[in-house]
Amino acid sequence: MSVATITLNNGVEIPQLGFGVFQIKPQDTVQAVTTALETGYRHIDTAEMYGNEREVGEAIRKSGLDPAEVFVTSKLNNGFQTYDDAARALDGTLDALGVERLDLFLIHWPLATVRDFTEAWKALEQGYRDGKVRAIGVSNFQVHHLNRLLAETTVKPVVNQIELHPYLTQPQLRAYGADHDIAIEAWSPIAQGGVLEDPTITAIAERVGKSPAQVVLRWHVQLGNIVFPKSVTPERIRENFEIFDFELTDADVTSISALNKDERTGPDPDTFAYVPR
Ligand SMILES: NC(=O)C1=CN([C@@H]2O[C@H](COP(=O)(O)OP(=O)(O)OC[C@H]3O[C@@H](n4cnc5c(N)ncnc54)[C@H](OP(=O)(O)O)[C@@H]3O)[C@@H](O)[C@H]2O)C=CC1
Ligand SMILES: O=C1CO[C@H](CO)[C@@H](O)[C@@H]1O
Repeated sequence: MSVATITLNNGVEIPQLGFGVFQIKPQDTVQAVTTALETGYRHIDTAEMYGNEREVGEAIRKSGLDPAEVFVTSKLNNGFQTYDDAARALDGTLDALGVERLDLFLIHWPLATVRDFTEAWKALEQGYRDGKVRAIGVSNFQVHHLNRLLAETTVKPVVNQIELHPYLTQPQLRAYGADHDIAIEAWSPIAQGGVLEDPTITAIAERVGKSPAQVVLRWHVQLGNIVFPKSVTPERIRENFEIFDFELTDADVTSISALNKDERTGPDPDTFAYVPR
């Protein structure tokens, strides 16, 4: 099955479907990532915060694949928002993954009430200019954070990675992304399982002969979102990959989008201020 790619605003290509490793214990990560790579995933989403960058790198090396074939994203943890700390954190991520160059590095949270994300961004810009990272982006940024970043810094983020699923469809941030050529990555794309029993979704799944998770992931793909569902269950890892052999109708897409209730499963970016030190 061939996974579509999205061309980011600096010309770098990213597979639209990847594999997320949040909440996969370090000791389980090599196995899960190995299963994902064997299934055909070529995009892994990790973060310093997840504590498993080292094992992601190990799984890629063990796979026998050319590492250049696997797109890897990591993220700047919340304690490292000064310029110097952010520069060191990027080096730390490269070291943990065992690579000289990372595909995509994101500011994990804006933390605008406690830190200045423009300082961290300038360190990411320098890492980009130095060739340590092929693309830089942000995560959990609201429109006002993006406006400030675009006004006060030089390199435009290639993505904004935000919580997005049928109960939180984020129309404003998606429109902003479309207007500014900032691709949207959807985290918790199946709301950690919370949307899979929705009757609208189960009815479509039954009609098209796919699982509710496949229908929701396909909805993301048809909207143009980049997704990386997490699973430690081999059958689900494979199931989540089988989404490029069917299509939803426009009416299906519209009815899933209409399920929006602005309901978050994770923290609110405007109030989240957790810094671990
Ligand atoms: N930037 C940010 O702030 C954030 C980024 N992320 C990123 O997004 C990724 C995905 O989000 P995540 O929060 O993990 O949640 P997901 O929406 O991907 O859901 C994962 C949960 O759903 C279950 N699951 C997976 N596939 C299926 C399926 N086919 N049928 C039924 N259940 C299924 C998994 O169970 P099991 O593993 O037991 O199979 C797990 O409990 C993360 O791994 C991370 O990379 C996530 C949160 C925040
Ligand atoms: O990436 C992440 C995983 O989920 C956590 C809780 O929702 C977030 O805090 C974090 O940003």
